[in-house]
Amino acid sequence: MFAPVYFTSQETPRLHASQPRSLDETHAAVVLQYLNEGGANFVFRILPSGEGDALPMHLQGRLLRLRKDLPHVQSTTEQLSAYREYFMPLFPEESLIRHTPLELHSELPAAINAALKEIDRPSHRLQDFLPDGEGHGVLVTDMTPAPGDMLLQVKPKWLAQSPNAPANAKRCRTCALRAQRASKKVRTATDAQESCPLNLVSSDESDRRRAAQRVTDNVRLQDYLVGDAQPLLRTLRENQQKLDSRGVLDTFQQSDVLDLCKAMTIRDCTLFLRLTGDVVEARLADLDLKPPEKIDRWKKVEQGLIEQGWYANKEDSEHWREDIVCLLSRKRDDCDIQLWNTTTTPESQVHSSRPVTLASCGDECCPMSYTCNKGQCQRGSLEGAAAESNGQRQSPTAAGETTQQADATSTRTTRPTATSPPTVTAIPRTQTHSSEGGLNMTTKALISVLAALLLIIVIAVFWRCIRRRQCKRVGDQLLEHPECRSYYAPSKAELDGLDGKPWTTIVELNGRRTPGELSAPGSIYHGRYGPRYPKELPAAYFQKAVSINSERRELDAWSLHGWRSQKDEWD
Ligand SMILES: O=P(O)(O)O[C@@H]1[C@@H](OP(=O)(O)O)[C@H](OP(=O)(O)O)[C@H](O)[C@H](OP(=O)(O)O)[C@H]1OP(=O)(O)O
Ligand SMILES: Nc1ncnc2c1ncn2[C@@H]1O[C@H](COP(=O)(O)OP(=O)(O)OP(=O)(O)O)[C@@H](O)[C@H]1O
Repeated sequence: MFAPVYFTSQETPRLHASQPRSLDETHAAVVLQYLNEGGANFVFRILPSGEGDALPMHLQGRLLRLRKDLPHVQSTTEQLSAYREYFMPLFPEESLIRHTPLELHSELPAAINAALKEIDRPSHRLQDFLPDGEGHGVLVTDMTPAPGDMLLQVKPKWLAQSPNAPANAKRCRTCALRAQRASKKVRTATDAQESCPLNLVSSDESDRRRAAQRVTDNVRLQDYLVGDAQPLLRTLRENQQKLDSRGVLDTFQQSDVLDLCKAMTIRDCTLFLRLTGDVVEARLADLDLKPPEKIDRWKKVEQGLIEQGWYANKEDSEHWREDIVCLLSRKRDDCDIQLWNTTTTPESQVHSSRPVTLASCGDECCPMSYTCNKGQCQRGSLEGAAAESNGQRQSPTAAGETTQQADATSTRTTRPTATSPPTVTAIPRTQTHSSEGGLNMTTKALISVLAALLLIIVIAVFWRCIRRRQCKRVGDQLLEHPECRSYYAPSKAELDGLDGKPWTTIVELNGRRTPGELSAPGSIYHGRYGPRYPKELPAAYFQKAVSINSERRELDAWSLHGWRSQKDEWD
């Protein structure tokens, strides 16, 4: 699409659809070329109209960004003032895409809409157009690459864990959502990178390198992400945390909603990295304030991730996959002693001259000088453990030195990644930690036993219910199982001869006689076998005969056969 337009800048910069008639308006003819579009905006290149023509200064190095006519998209002036008020103060000017307002002549939106109908656009966006009455647009820094340049667009996403995520999370918010979407066979452009944002800002350079390698093959851009981009990325992370410290599920106050929207905006912004020669230019884009109407959706997403186990990597077995991308799966953040630093984490008692990674044991982190052995945190060296058990306690400083030694040993044999031992000047919560670990195991065992008992009870009750239902299902012609606490007396046909006179029946159970009364022909005699008879009587014990008014009747073939076959089924 090439739409000819006219630019004037007498009072305010303005674009016109046709040549301005006013004589005091000096104008430049330019052409708008469709570049791209997203869910909320169109982006156009601004080119000189004739070969060799120069662009007005005002338009040089700029693109035109125009908002779409969609309910969730704010007006351009609202967007712009939110950008200036909320986001510009958070980041250095050179790290942001510049935004300059521009007026649109009233005829321009319709002219651009007409031109949009003539070009190839993403099929799912074909119904998107400019609002007819839109009077404003924005000139933004043009980050498109010149020939030989390279442009990388990255969404840093959630650089810190969601405040609502469970403590035992093995996935960060971005990794959890990616896993959930994958289970539904959905994969966004961000998902396709398979990168964990926590890696991108990890204190461990190898984590950052890993993240950068997933985002680009270009080594210079990788180096930039690992190094020079860090201050900007960390500022992003700090603001994400500061603006949303509770999490969407605990945001109830109206006053917190705006901050949450700001946090969600900077969790979804784009980082443009343009490589020219060896120079990288990095700027944040897409800082359009998210509307509060999205809160319900964000809550739903968060609840889904928690309840369906995506954070904990305990999703349903059909979709379960061990996460190998997320930083939280590979090593737990709380094993990073930097987080135990007393300056950043005042409740910590650990003092270390350099960051080290503590050993992790299952879901737990081991304290300093402990290593993981068969699922238990244990003192790093046998000597240390022996000294402990012999009661040879040491002074804090000496213990610190022992700890240092032990840690150095464990570094060689187990997981911790420090290449040289840290200097430790105080002891972490070691013994308490270890006994906590033991208690956990006992508690776990106890819970398992209780769960097994409960399961047995449930199965027994369930089995009994099935039995009872079977009893009910026994046809009229059959004797019922003793467990049903009733059995069937002789059929109506058998008793017809008694002409409604009261009868007394004697039920013979393997020779023992049990008296009972029947009130009407064919009714069920609810006799109890009593404790003398075991519940599961052998077939021989079952009803053999009924004596009615002293007249003994052997059970006939149908009832005996019916009983037996039913018994076989139960057995
Ligand atoms: O929900 P998320 O974290 O996946 O983020 C959405 C983005 O998905 P992504 O993870 O980048 O692939 C999503 O990006 P895509 O459209 O998938 O490129 C949008 O940016 C969406 O925001 P909005 O609805 O357009 O305002 C983003 O929605 P919110 O930022 O409002 O949650
Ligand atoms: N300043 C820029 N320099 C170079 N390209 C840009 C610039 N701004 C936008 N683009 C291109 O235009 C596309 C759409 O722009 P933008 O991200 O602003 O749209 P959006 O509708 O706000 O996106 P979203 O769907 O994320 O809401 C971008 O993905 C990018 O390719």
